[in-house]
Amino acid sequence: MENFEENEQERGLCDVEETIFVAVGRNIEKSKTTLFWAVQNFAEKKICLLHVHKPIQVVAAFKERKYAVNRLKQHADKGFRELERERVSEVLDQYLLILGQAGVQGGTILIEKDNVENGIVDIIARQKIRWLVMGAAEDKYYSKKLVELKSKKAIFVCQQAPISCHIWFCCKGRLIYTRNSIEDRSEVEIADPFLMLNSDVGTMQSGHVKLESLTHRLGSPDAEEDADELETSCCSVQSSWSSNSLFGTSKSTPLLTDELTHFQEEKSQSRIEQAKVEAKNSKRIVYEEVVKRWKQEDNAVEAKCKVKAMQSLCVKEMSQRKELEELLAKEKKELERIKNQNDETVKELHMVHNQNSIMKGQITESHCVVKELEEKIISAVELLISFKQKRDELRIECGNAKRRVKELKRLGKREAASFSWPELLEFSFIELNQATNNLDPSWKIGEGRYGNVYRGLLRHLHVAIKMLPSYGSQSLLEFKHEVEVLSRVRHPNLVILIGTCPESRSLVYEYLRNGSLEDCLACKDKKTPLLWQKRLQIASEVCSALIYLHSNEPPIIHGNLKPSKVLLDANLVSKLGDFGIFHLIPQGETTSNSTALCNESKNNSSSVYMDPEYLETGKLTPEADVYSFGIILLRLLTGRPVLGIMKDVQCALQKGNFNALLDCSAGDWPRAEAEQLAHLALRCCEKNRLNRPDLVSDLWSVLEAMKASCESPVSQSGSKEHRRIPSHFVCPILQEVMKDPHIAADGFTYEGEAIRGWLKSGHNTSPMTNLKLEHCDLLPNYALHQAILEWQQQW
Ligand SMILES: Nc1ncnc2c1ncn2[C@@H]1O[C@H](COP(=O)(O)OP(=O)(O)OP(=O)(O)O)[C@@H](O)[C@H]1O
Repeated sequence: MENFEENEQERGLCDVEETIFVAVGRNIEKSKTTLFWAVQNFAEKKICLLHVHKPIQVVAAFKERKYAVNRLKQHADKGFRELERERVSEVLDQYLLILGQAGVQGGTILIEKDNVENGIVDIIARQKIRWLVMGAAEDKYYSKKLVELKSKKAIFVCQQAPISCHIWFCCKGRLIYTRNSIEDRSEVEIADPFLMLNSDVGTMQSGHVKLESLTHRLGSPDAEEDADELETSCCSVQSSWSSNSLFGTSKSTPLLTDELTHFQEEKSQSRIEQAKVEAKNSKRIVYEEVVKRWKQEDNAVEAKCKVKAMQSLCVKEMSQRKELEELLAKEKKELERIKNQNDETVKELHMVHNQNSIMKGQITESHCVVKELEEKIISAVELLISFKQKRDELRIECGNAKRRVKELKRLGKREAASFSWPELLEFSFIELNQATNNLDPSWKIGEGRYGNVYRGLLRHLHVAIKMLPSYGSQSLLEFKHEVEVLSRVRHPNLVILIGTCPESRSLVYEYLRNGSLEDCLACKDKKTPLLWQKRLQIASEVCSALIYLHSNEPPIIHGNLKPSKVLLDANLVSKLGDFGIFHLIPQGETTSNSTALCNESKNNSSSVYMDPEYLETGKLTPEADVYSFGIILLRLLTGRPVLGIMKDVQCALQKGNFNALLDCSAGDWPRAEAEQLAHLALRCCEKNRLNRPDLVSDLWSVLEAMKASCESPVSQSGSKEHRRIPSHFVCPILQEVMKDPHIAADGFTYEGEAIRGWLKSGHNTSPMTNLKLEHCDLLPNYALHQAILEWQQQW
């Protein structure tokens, strides 16, 4: 705390004796009522405002702090303490203004002290203050009903202040308590402004008392009444004072004139006093007016404050309203946005719902499809299983067949070692000329690319002589060797090579009187159409011949398979001719046999039977024969010309009207088998050779099975062995399998013993045709004998 001396300020304070001190606080509203009381009661005196400034308090009050902070912001250059002092100074200025308005001369004493009550007590002592007015109650007790001191400061000052000081404690403009001064009583009474009014008169005591009691009531609702009473009291004091004077004057009148003068003086004095009293009354009325005005002003200020507060409230409300409106607008926008969003969501939901129902439908459909597919898969699996079983069976069968073939080969080799092959007959060109009536054109039965074919009678045998071109680089030895090799290729369904004429490079074959399959299918020379059973048999026989050829080491590939190469004997047993002919055909120096054939075939109708892959690459494979065999099958089934046959069958099968395509001249085809065969034939004709069926497992077995299932009930009733006996193995005379087959002049093969017996018994006609035999020579049919032997070994 700073030095009290240093902080003490005095403004307008001159004569302490004549001055009423009023202790005022910072609460103007509260201290103002105390000030009013002092002004009302001591208007003629000087009034000095006493304020003890406790700096910390300034900051403690919220409003003050706010004020101080604002001020600090405005005057950042000033210190806080300085600002506080300014504030206190402002407060005191306001009090001085009040005093000025009341016409009272005023001054101020401002001290700074931490303890207000101590400050007051100190200043009383230091300034020798005689008259002090101060508040009696703290803020919380501040009311009109207060009857005792309710302020620590007031109590402290009351107790501690120098006793020479007379103190009035007020609350709300009312005197609550008076602490009279004790010491130097007379002095006090002289100094007391109330007592001064009647200092010399005994009655003044009662008047003083009355005044004192009146002053207690100033500021109360009955103040006006009290004021009148006060005036009356004053008058009575004056009149008593006047009567005393007068009374005193009448007692001492040695000089009347002097007395009169004295009296007049006294009278004028009395008038002056009366005027003073009147002036005082007027002043009081003025004070009252001023007080009223103050009150009104206070009310006005209060109202103004209220209006301001209302205005600020209004502004605040307006801004709040504006904020609320803005908020509402925002909320509206937000609501709108949410609504839109909601609408979109509803739309999307609707879409999703629709999609969901569509999906559900699709799922149901999918379920149906899945179910169908499952059923199909199941049936496909079943089919696959059955196919696999069949395949396994066929594999087993194939394995067995291969084993049998191997066994047969082994046996064949063994037998071949023990069996002396009949020497291939060699004919001279003269013999051939004689046999063909000097190559009589009428004896020519065919004209192929590799030479003409003549029918001939050679050594009492009906033969077919193929005159190969004699040019080329092939030596005679090579030719003989190739022919030798070919002569050993024997199979019941292969045309037998009887002999050769190396001279003319001619091949002598057994003659097959029923011509070629091509002629039969074309019903050449009014040939009877082949029945479907016969056609199945031919297909099976050709297939068997091909299997045999391909099983040779190296495989013999026919390479020019077509119906004209399938010849039919007297029993309509089919035999494949021209096999292995490649090796005998003279070629160019550089071109391979197969390539030559391929090039030639490209330009004629034979190419239809040719494997396209072979035609393209010139590479001959066993599958090329399979392709050709497929076309032959199609021809057997339909009897149609070869051109476009594949496409026609495919279309018919796709449309499901294959029956219409079947060759009806072949009789009543078993439809299912025929269709199955057609599918098989088309598979043979697959462009990719790898997709073509196997001759043994896919074709021969199926054909055999078909043949078996289609055989007549009569034949079915026979024994297994009987059913399986190839017809051409059976001797037409004995009706049993031949053991020593011999070809007679009629071209039929008979059991040697049986035909010899027939001839010996004087017959010179054919047992089959009943025509006269041209001769009685017999030729052993080694090929058939070999085939019978092989067949017998199989069973
Ligand atoms: N051993 C035979 N017995 C009876 N006729 C035969 C015999 N060999 C061939 N022929 C007949 O001779 C015809 C001609 O046969 P060849 O093999 O020479 O010619 P292609 O088959 O018609 O045509 P290419 O050989 O030029 O392809 C055959 O269609 C057939 O009628």
